[in-house]
Amino acid sequence: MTEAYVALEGGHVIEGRGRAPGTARGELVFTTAYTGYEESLTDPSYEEQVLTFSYPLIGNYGVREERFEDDRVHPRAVLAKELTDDVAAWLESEGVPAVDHLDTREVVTDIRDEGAMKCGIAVGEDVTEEDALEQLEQCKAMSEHTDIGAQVSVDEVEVYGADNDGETVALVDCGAKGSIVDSLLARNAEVHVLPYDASVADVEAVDPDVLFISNGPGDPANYEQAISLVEEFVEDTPVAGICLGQQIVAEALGGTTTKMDFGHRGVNQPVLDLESGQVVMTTQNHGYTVDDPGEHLEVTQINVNDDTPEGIDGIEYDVITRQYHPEANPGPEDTLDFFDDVLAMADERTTTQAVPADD
Ligand SMILES: NC(=O)CC[C@H](N)C(=O)O
Repeated sequence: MTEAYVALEGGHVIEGRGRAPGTARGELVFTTAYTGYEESLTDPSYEEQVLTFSYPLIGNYGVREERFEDDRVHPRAVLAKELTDDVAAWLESEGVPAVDHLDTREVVTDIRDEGAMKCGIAVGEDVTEEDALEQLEQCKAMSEHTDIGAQVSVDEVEVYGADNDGETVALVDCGAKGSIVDSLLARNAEVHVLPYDASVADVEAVDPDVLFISNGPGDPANYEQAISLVEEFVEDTPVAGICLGQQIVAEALGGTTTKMDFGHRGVNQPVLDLESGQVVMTTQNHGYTVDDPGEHLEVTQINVNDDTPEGIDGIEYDVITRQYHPEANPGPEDTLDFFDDVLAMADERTTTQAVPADD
């Protein structure tokens, strides 16, 4: 019988059924998403985290590569009430420990009461509680992963849609989900995916119509280079951002970010557009949030549950960012028009600049 132990910050150890062997540690978080486990498990934003699914059965429609957001699983370990054999085999083949048959209500309640916390996992024939506690001991706080972008970004520039005749996008890859690139390509954009630590010269070489900062794992304050790119380009180039991208843009323009207690992770987070009064359903995965947007940005959309900023626009600059995931993989497709808005913003700037000044 395979042993499986989950040690929570504070030393409480929970026992479960081992579904994929190994030891791991990370920040323990939960998602309430009831579908989209293939997308969630391959979302680079889960790097250095241990993902608990609150939905009780995970894997009931198989595992298909076409649903993946990246070429590997990113959470360090996975917890669920019941994992199907398909998902367990996939996680085992990826070397990602998995535990089920534990009371995920207890785990989620602990996270809601105490906040996202460190944890250690040990799964295998001969593992003990001590092995899980040892992992917990070695677990770092998320903000201490100071170069986490290096773990998830491309190493070199990658160009997609070179034959497209739409806008040119410089996408700074801090751990971008594949469907963000796909959403831009579907709108005829030429997408240059740049490393998370791209230089000003790297961006200038692309001469983009829009500088787009992706989603990604960890603390936004640790993405100093991406922050400085936004500072450098915002006066002359439209800027867009998703999730971590919104946080980086706020940090760059005089705003501040803060860590939430347990974040938003799920596929039914209601977001209110302050201008239209319309509420849309969104998919989310974040643990930090913009605290104060600063004097150059205004909050245009808020989360209905806790009023946190979900959409932020520039006041004097061409900037649009979203805290949720408009690419909607997984999740409801209420928000796909964000990509149309970003490319229209870029197009407007290009068109305006192309017209000679009327003097
Ligand atoms: N999905 C994301 O981009 C996450 C952003 C950031 N790492 C957070 O947890 O808030």
